[in-house]
Amino acid sequence: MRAGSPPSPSSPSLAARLAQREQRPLLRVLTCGSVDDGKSTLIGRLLHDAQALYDDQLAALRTDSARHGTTGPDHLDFALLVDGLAAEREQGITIDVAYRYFSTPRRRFILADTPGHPQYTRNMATAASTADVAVLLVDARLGLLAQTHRHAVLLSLMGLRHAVVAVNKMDLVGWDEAVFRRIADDARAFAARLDLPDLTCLPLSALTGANVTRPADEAPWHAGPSLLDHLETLAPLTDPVLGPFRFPVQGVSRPDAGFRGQTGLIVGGMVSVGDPLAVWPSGQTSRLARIVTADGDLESARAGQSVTLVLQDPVDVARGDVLTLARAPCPVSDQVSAHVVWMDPAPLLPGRPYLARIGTAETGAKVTALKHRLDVSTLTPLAARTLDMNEVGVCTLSFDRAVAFDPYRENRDMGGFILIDRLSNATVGCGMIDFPLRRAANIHWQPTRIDRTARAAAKGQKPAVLWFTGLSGSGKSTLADRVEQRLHGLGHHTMLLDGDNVRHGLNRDLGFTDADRVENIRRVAEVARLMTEAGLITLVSFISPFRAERQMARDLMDEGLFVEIFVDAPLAVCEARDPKGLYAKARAGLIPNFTGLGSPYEPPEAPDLRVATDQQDPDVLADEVIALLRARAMI
Ligand SMILES: Nc1ncnc2c1ncn2[C@@H]1O[C@H](COP(=O)(O)OS(=O)(=O)O)[C@@H](OP(=O)(O)O)[C@H]1O
Ligand SMILES: Nc1ncnc2c1ncn2[C@@H]1O[C@H](COP(=O)(O)OP(=O)(O)O)[C@@H](O)[C@H]1O
Repeated sequence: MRAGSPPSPSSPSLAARLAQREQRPLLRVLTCGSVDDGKSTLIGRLLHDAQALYDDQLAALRTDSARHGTTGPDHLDFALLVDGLAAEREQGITIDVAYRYFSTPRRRFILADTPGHPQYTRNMATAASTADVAVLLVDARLGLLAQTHRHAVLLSLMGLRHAVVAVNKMDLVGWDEAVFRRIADDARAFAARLDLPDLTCLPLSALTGANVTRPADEAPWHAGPSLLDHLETLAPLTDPVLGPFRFPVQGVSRPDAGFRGQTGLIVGGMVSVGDPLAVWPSGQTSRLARIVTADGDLESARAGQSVTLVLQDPVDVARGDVLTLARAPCPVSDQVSAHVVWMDPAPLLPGRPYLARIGTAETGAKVTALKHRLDVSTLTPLAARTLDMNEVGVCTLSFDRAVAFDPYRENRDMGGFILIDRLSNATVGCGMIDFPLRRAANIHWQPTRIDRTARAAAKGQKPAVLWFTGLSGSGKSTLADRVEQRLHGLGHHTMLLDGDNVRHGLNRDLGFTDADRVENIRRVAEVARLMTEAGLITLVSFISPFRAERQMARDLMDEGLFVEIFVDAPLAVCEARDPKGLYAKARAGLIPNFTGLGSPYEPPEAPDLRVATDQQDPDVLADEVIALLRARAMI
């Protein structure tokens, strides 16, 4: 874009100019820093000086600067241009990642503007995963802040190789060289502990434009380039085309019976027709027959191109698979060591099932061991049982099936992942795979001659899990006990697992934090599954307060085996019953995380059966459970 009205798109000179511009190398720049460091002003300044603004945008900016500006009558308030959203103006913070495009005669740029407010770390991590270089703004008057450290750590974790520390507002410290040197030394000392191979420190004033796009006469002591000069000449340290060929399959294209191709984006290396290829995780091999694009077939293709690949043989390929050259495979595993950046207000709980999206693959995933979290200012590993929002941890991640990937350091597209909450579908974390763990590969499921069906048949019954959930005092144990008595009376083989009892043995190491409750339910669900293998009708009576873990328990059992019974009574009724005096203790502050008071209970949304124990006698309710089992032909 240039100043002035855009020429008509049909003009040949525009087409020629656009084509020429497309040839220029592209640099993705991420800007980050603390609130008020001057990011928006810097971006506005770059866009303005690179003449990437339309006349009407400039005119609006002049009017806005006069009306709302904070920069005095002599300067345009570029922050107004960039923080274009009304809500942002009111809050004074930027709330999402905004991408802006401009070009100079030497290069094309995509600028990602990320918010500096601490709770928006997630946006920064997202933008950092695709950026080539980050510009970290520092206010010359304040120096490096905790937030600057956090951002630098995130940048290095996200695999950024180039960073610029832009010491802004130098005009407000009289362009004092000593101030700049001190901040630059601090930044270098901190970066030395990170994996940030290329760090450049530049003094500038986004407001006046000094050393942004023109040299700063105010700083004769600065011999280095201006920020734009530096960005225009930066030679990226990594080039995805040089890595091994990687093609995460997005979909299978089958327009007619005669054609079958795999569509996707090449995220590493090059490939040519005739190359021997392998499909992962299956390991099947074939040769590349054709590279199809909208503009016709190609002989070879490289990273960055979206293509359809046709294989010579009819091998099984599905979305989420990865194609590589047969001689340069990628790791395949169902367990990895990874860094996780947590982004959700609810903490990461080890053992809780999430969905992981790695490239184009999607699978269930759990953090099976949280090794430590990082103090992002000092990089010290700290003991941790959960991760809170914005915290970064190192963990073992276990997938429901083997997936193909690369360590993030080797290929960001192949080794980056996001974690999604299964119930809300929200992205709750993102992460970087560090390396595969192979332990699980050596453990195989041992088939046995006598299986669940045979064991159950010997008992003349079908196995089942009756899962009773509800508040403490709601009547779970009473009801489960009555149901078991009836089943026993009918000649069935049963087992009753009660929270209080299991916590005396198998789960005696667990307390009542969210993380411990998740582990408590994970273990009892596994035990219940083993009981069904034994052919038993298993009754589980645990508060099991979280939907996610009840869903996990259901998913663990075969279809039709799991019956969720919501033992419902209002909190006030449970509290009035208080058979163990625990509510009284909790009210007195002696049990801080008691369910229903200091700790949440998430009622089932669609239980198989809901029983209201404040309205019906336990015997009537037990008969209802038996009737349901009969109606489903489970007994
Ligand atoms: N903080 C806190 N919150 C809830 N419950 C507490 C707590 N501390 C002790 N107890 C007693 O432990 C019993 C619940 O254990 P569960 O294993 O069923 O709990 S959970 O499913 O892990 O939430 C529960 O038994 P029930 O009353 O039978 O539900 C209580 O007696
Ligand atoms: N359906 C019901 N109607 C009336 N009282 C009940 C009913 N079910 C249970 N109770 C009473 O509520 C109290 C708590 O029951 P309990 O089974 O121990 O609950 P939980 O196992 O959920 O903590 C006991 O005193 C029990 O007699």
